[in-house]
Amino acid sequence: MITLKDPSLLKQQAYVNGQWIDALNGETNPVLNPATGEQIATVPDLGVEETEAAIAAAEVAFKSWKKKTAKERSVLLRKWFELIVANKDDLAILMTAEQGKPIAESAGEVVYGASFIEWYAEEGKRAYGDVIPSHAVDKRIIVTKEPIGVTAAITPWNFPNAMITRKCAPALAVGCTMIIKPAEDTPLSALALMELADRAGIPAGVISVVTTKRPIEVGKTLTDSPIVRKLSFTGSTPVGKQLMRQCADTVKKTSMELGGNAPLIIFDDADLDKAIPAAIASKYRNSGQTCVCANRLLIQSGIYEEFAQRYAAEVAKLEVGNCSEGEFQQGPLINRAALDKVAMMVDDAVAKGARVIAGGKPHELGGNFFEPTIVADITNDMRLAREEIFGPVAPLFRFETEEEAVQIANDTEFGLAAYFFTRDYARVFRVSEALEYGMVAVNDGILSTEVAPFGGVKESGTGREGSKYGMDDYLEIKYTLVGGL
Ligand SMILES: NC(=O)c1ccc[n+]([C@@H]2O[C@H](COP(=O)([O-])OP(=O)(O)OC[C@H]3O[C@@H](n4cnc5c(N)ncnc54)[C@H](O)[C@@H]3O)[C@@H](O)[C@H]2O)c1
Ligand SMILES: O=C[C@H](O)CS(=O)(=O)O
Repeated sequence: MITLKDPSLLKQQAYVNGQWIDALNGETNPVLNPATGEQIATVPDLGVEETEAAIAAAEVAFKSWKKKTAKERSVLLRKWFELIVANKDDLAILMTAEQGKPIAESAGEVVYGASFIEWYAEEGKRAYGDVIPSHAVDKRIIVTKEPIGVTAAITPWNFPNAMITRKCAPALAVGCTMIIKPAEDTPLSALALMELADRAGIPAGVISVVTTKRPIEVGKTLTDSPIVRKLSFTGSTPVGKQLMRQCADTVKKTSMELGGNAPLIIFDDADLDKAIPAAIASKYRNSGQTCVCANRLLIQSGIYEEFAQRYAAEVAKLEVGNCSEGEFQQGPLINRAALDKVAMMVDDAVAKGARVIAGGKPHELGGNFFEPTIVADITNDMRLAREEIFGPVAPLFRFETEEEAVQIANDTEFGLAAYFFTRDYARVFRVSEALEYGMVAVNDGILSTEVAPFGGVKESGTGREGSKYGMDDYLEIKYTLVGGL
């Protein structure tokens, strides 16, 4: 049972063309609390017909939405931002109930998600073009930036609020419209955002949320439609690749925020009093279920044992529990399959000679809970070295030299986030420039902010979200030549 100050924020219908609707087939999809397995809500199982209706509504709405001035759109986005912040507590309760993360993290995500709407409400007024010095005396060259048009977003369960606002805020700010398909596990946060968008006065059809337990079918409807001119996806790399293939037939623009395998490197000269709490935050945020979590901890040999001992002492303080019922630092994994995968990765490492120094198995609470874990003496043949863990497991690698650390760090198909700790400022520039990642944090464990470009290289994706760069993903460049002057 979810208790909200404003119970009307718990929506159990999809939001299409400004209307709350059920599925045409009357089917629904249960929404479960991952901490208890109990059903907390149901949402409609929309399919092709409803998705096509959402696309058609977005196409109609685009014609008038793009004609509003950036300032007029800004006023509505600002109102939406203010309503989200005003309802932060209820949105956090909803998020923890459907995703499991600690309430404080849910509240933090609501504020982080709202910050993209706040940022792009202003940035949308700065979609500047150019006037280029002409090549001919009787001609003028004007470059303008125009909204791409109808866009689609497919988003993951681990940040069910911010991964949506990080996409729809720049899209709406520049005049695009958007159809969102949230993750089946966590639709309630998306629907609550739509209720507040409606209250803010964002017109019907500008933004819709299609809930479904048929993501492939709905996804294909979005990727196959020639009306949809852009797809923004956040999720796993294999699904991202499939969606890029599907978008090729209509030459859609795509933004891909995909998987990660973040190295967190601690050199001998690092300040461990700062590096250890940062490494805890980076690894165990959302119970390790973030794309930018430290996925491999690379510790220089001179401090390896001291770090392992001090890190284990801090990990032992992490309390695990149902975050809807108490203040814990670690919640459940999203489902049983996720828990089984993490357990198998730890078992694989131990079978190949790794050493568990904290946790190492499913938590005594049962269900989807896993013990906060540290595994030492990791080698490159282990799954913990090669795969995105997406769980509360810290694999410790030992290295001798800076060159070896960079080589290990770059030895992956991923390139999203990387972290390193040193007090040598020549090394700061050497290592940051050598790391093949879209984002590098030095002497810090958290790098996500709306003012900076979030995104990866290699198989972690394309495009950026946040900052002025994130707006370019929703704009087309038009060149106009005025002749006969
Ligand atoms: N780079 C980032 O910013 C970022 C942020 C969050 C999560 N992620 C990544 O997402 C993954 C975890 O999230 P997840 O398990 O939800 O990922 P996922 O790829 O399984 O699912 C993501 C979304 O895609 C949908 N989906 C799945 N298969 C589809 C298909 N064939 N066609 C259309 N839609 C489909 C799902 O319903 C969900 O809405 C991790 O790899 C994580 O690194 C990346
Ligand atoms: O999981 C991926 C998210 O992008 C994490 S963050 O909230 O942006 O740090």
